[in-house]
Formats: sequence, C-alpha cells, structure tokens
Amino acid sequence: MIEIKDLRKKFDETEVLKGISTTFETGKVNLIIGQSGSGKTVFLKSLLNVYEPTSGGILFDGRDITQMKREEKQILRAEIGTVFQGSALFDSMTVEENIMFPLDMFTNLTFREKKRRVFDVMGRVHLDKAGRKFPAEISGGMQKRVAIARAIVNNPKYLFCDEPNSGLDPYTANVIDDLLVDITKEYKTTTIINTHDMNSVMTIGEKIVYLRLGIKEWEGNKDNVITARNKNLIDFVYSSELFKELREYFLTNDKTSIENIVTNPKTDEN
Ligand SMILES: Nc1ncnc2c1ncn2[C@@H]1O[C@H](COP(=O)(O)OP(=O)(O)OP(=O)(O)O)[C@@H](O)[C@H]1O
Repeated sequence: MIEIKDLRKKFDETEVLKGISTTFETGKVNLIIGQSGSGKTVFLKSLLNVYEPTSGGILFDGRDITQMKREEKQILRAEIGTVFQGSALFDSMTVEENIMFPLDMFTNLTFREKKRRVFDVMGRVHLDKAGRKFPAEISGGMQKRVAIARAIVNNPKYLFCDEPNSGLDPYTANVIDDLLVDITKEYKTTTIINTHDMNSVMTIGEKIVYLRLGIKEWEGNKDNVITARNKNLIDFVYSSELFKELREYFLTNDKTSIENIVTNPKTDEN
C-alpha cells in the first residue's frame, strides 16, 4: 500500500502539486488521469523521489520515502519496477540483456540464476523467442512487453507505469492492459499507471485519481466514473462522442458494468 499525505511540489515559485492525499492499495491497479499539464508526471516522479517533494509524506507500506536516508532509499528502489514512456530500452542491448539489467543493478545473483529469472519473465510476457533480438528489431507492443518484463524481473512490490499504452493500436493497448492487471494480481503489486487512455479508465481502473491543476479533483473506480457528477471529470472523460453515448446508455438502460459495454457492445442481434 502507498499512502500519500498532503504532497506538494514547487519548482521555484510555481506550485505544481498542491497538497495531494490519497491511498493506493496492494494488489490493485490505480490510474492517474488528467489533462496535459495537470501534474501526473511530476506526481509519479515525486513518488519515485526523482523529484524531491517540497512537503508531505509518501509511505510505502508505512515507510516514508521523504524521511529516508540514502541507503534506505536504495533498498526501496529495488522493490519498485518502472515502465517509462517510450519503453526506455537500451538500444545496444538485446532483449535478454535489457531484462537482466535490474538484476545486475540490484542483486548479487549468479549469472545462471539471473538467466533463469529472465527466461521466466520472458515466458510470462510471451516473449520466449525474442531474447537475442535488439529493440529496433521488434514491434512497439513487444518493446512494451520487454519493458514490463524488465520491471517485474526483480519481483517488485510496487509497479509504476507512465503512459504504457502510448503509441499502441487499440488491440495491442488492451493486451498490455490485461498483462498489467494479471501481473498486479499475480505479484500482488501496488500498481500506479499514468494514462490518457479512456479505454483503460473504463476497463482496468480499480482506483482512479483525477488530477486537475495540481489538485486531486476526484477519485473513484471505473464504475463510479459513469455516475460521477463532477463536471470537470465528465468534460475530461467524456470528451469523445462515443464515451458520451456509452454514458447515456449506461445511465438510461441498465446498471451493467461499463466494462461489459466496452468489451461486449450490444448489437441488434444480442
Ligand atoms: N522539471 C520541471 N521544472 C519546472 N516545471 C516543471 C518541471 N516538470 C514539470 N513542470 C511543470 O509542471 C506542470 C505539470 O507537468 P506534468 O509533466 O506533470 O504534466 P502531465 O499531467 O504529466 O502532462 P502530460 O499529460 O502532457 O504528460 C507543467 O506546467 C510543467 O511545465
């Protein structure tokens, strides 16, 4: 579980995060949404201590990163898997070498044990045959799966993803979403995902935090999004006609989860 207490971040005189408090539970997929510039990336980087918060607390299962010494932060860092925008793979390393990197960084495992772990996670993300390839030789969706394999190879307690679906077609984006959900359940990670993808919001958001101008404007889950009355949230989430129609459908027809509507759209036949 990660608890955020009145988190503030200023750059010079500009306050970008203006006192955010929330809780992200273990084994759940938590989404951060919000307009461009609302502070999602600064929020995620503050949790990771890439940016030092100006004030507030960030408790990883009770351990406040803002109060930690350098060595304690390093121990915590090894418990966090990250998937950054654009996958951030090393171009000159093979898929296998990319995935092994955190084990080289954070563990004293033997080469044989590292190799075994790398093969295990490659199987988990269905990349068994790509180990010897370089990032430039595989598709964008495969690159994301390499980034996810690298993030989970050291059995993280916490998984942070910044726009894991960006640049992917809708089908591949769903595959990545499903993978992140499965991994969250299997590894019991506290997963936090920054996303612009409204399909993800409707299908995998067990908790959704909507940031606006650096404050937490709304929080809830994927079903609450449909019935929410917050005007700013509605304008943001339902900026497309399709989602407006889905919301109308949900509110006027039945109380089926929006997930069913998105994944099994009703037709005249059914
Ligand atoms: N290192 C920095 N120094 C100063 N200001 C920054 C820095 N990083 C971000 N900001 C400012 O903080 C605000 C929030 O930026 P942030 O990147 O968190 O937005 P975002 O919600 O992630 O946007 P997007 O969806 O476009 O990625 C912006 O006004 C940005 O200019």
